[in-house]
Amino acid sequence: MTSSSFTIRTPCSSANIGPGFDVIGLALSLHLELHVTIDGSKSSSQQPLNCAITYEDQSGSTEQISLDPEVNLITRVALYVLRCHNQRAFPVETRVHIVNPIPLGRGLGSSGTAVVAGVVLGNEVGRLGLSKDRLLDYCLMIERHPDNVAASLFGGFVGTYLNELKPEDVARKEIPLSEVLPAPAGGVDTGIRPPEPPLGIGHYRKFAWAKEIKAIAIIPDFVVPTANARNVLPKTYTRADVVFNLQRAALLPAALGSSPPDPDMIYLAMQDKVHQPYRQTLIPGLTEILQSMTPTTQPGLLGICLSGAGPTILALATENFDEIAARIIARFASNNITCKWKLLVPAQDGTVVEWQ
Ligand SMILES: Nc1ncnc2c1ncn2[C@@H]1O[C@H](COP(=O)(O)OP(=O)(O)O)[C@@H](O)[C@H]1O
Ligand SMILES: N[C@@H](CCOP(=O)(O)O)C(=O)O
Repeated sequence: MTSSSFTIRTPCSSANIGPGFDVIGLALSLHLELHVTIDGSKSSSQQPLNCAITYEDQSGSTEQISLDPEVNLITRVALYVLRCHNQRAFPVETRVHIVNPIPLGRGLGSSGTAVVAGVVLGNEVGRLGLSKDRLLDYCLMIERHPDNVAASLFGGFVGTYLNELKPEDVARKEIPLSEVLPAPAGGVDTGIRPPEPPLGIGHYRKFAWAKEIKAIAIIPDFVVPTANARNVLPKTYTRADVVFNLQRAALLPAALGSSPPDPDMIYLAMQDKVHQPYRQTLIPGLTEILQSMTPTTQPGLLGICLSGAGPTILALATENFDEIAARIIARFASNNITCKWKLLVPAQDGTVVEWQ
């Protein structure tokens, strides 16, 4: 067999955009890249599961990412997809070089992006030929909310939903993650075939995005694991708070898709009472930051929200980007928190695979 190489590029995401908790996502122009080579001249490999991983951090994160293919999130997800198709390991002499500029645990969808890249990796190395719609099902077996994985897979500004499943499929989808992604077995392959996703778990719809609108991501230098940020949310909400969010979520696609943008409409459409108020316990100064910045006080600003589960703040704006970022950074500084910031634009293409 001849050698082959390809690249997978997956954009990061900002989920929720205010009221669209677990529903709305936006793919942004910061891409995780996997550079993959398969050396077809070899018939056996010294590597565990035939896969050698190298990792290049470009995000400034200090967390150590495992290079063990059974532990690393990307390759573990790829193995899940392969094992659903009776392939127990990577092709002999697979090398995966990961280049990651997405800060970990900051609300820019690093884990969703890794899951999407992993599912696509499994599809490519296994030559499975699965459609993108089917790949979304695989992503949803691991990342259980569709907003950020759909954005990273399909690109752009998306609304997402999960289908109501048949009772037998609900049972399959609720299989504990540990069974979908078994913990490392110390190199011992149990031979068990993992549960395949039901067909059509989740769906998405792309919305228009007004070309004038850019995204400022203010990224604090601390981590909020998404699991922790979900644990602080209540189990039930008042009818008034649910209606408040529904009213704004219904406006949001029209507000962000209309050119020229209407700052007052966008600001209103990005308000939320379902997740941000509760997450302020994990993010010092959050409520004050969100309330202190309006299109009236800050020319160029359109709207502001928590990005994903935080702690990153997403400010949408048409101009004065440095000034808007500086004001938010100053607010964080008064709580002794330092930040980086980036000016991003929607990544419309989603995940792209290029074979060389
Ligand atoms: N490129 C990557 N490679 C391997 N693991 C990753 C990668 N990106 C993220 N992860 C894993 O996902 C975790 C962060 O997930 P999460 O708490 O959901 O934050 P985020 O908001 O960034 O998605 C990291 O601590 C790491 O374990
Ligand atoms: N809807 C989810 C989105 C989590 O996004 P992440 O980028 O923080 O992983 C939530 O708000 O919990």
